[in-house]
Amino acid sequence: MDLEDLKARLPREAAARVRSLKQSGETLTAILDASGLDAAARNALEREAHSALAGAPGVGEVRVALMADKAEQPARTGPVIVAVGSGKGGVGKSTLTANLAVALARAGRKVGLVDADVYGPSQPTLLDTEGQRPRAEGDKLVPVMSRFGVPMLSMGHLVEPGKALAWRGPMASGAFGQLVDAIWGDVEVILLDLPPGTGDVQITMLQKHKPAGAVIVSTPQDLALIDAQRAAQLFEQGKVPIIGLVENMAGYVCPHCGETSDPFGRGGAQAAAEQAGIPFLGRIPLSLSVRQASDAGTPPAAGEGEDAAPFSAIAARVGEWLDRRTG
Ligand SMILES: Nc1ncnc2c1ncn2[C@@H]1O[C@H](COP(=O)(O)OP(=O)(O)OP(=O)(O)O)[C@@H](O)[C@H]1O
Repeated sequence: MDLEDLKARLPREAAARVRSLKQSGETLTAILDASGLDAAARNALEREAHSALAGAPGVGEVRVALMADKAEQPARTGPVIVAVGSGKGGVGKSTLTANLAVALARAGRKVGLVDADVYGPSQPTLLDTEGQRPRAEGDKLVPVMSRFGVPMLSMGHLVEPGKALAWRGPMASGAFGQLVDAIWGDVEVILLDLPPGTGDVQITMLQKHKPAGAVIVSTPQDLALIDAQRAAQLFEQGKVPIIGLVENMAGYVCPHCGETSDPFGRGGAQAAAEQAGIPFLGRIPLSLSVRQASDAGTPPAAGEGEDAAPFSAIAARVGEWLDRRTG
């Protein structure tokens, strides 16, 4: 087997961290860059790499060595950040973030949410915390508690509703820092609703508060898929591992006859994800009740209806990813 084939056996995240792969006789030595990982994630990386390479044809012994950038900051303590991004607006990124947070909380995770969409914050509406104000303790904010068990912070909690924020980049990123560096208590994972798009604001946010992973949302339309690929590139450039892609607004289920139609095509996001080697996390149907419940501040993921199921399935996939990460 040549070295490229061996590398291809590695999980995507481990493959992206390969700095050297050498075979001498039957001994294969892999050096992986473990920068930014805490002890548990390093162990998991080493284990995964070892088991993926062991048993490959022609390989007797596998040695995995981890290296890290010496100048690196100590690994972040505090909550792990999972970013939710999209290449363009209106694909349902905020809806997914809110419902994913609720579904993760229902599954017993200690999850918080930061609405980084400082220009058009919608999370206070989605999670029914409009009008609430976070307290400050010292120079830090204390998140607002939503009635769905998800503590959260949004620019929408700090400014008058409906007032567009005409802030320039540096002010927006300063405000964003306040939302992330808040008093999160026992929260283990923060979902970060990024502003739509792949511009400077997103890049600054990713650099300042490096997420442990990212979820990309797309609709099945061709154009949205091209944008989703752009979002994937943004995360890859920032060395943020991609947890996977979610297809939103898939097949419309007619509320009258129950028949499913596919106004935007079907399966496009899944095919695009597979082509790009990105895990596919699931699809959320286009449904009037999803929109109505979201607008009313009652996230479908909090209910018992069929609208809740796709969100809890996707939350389970994200939960598995988080568990794998911490070993
Ligand atoms: N699966 C769905 N079925 C029906 N409507 C949906 C679905 N997902 C989202 N929507 C609706 O689409 C609109 C856009 O959703 P949302 O605000 O979540 O998108 P976004 O990508 O965060 O957009 P923005 O660019 O405003 O941040 C909202 O009215 C929302 O209720």
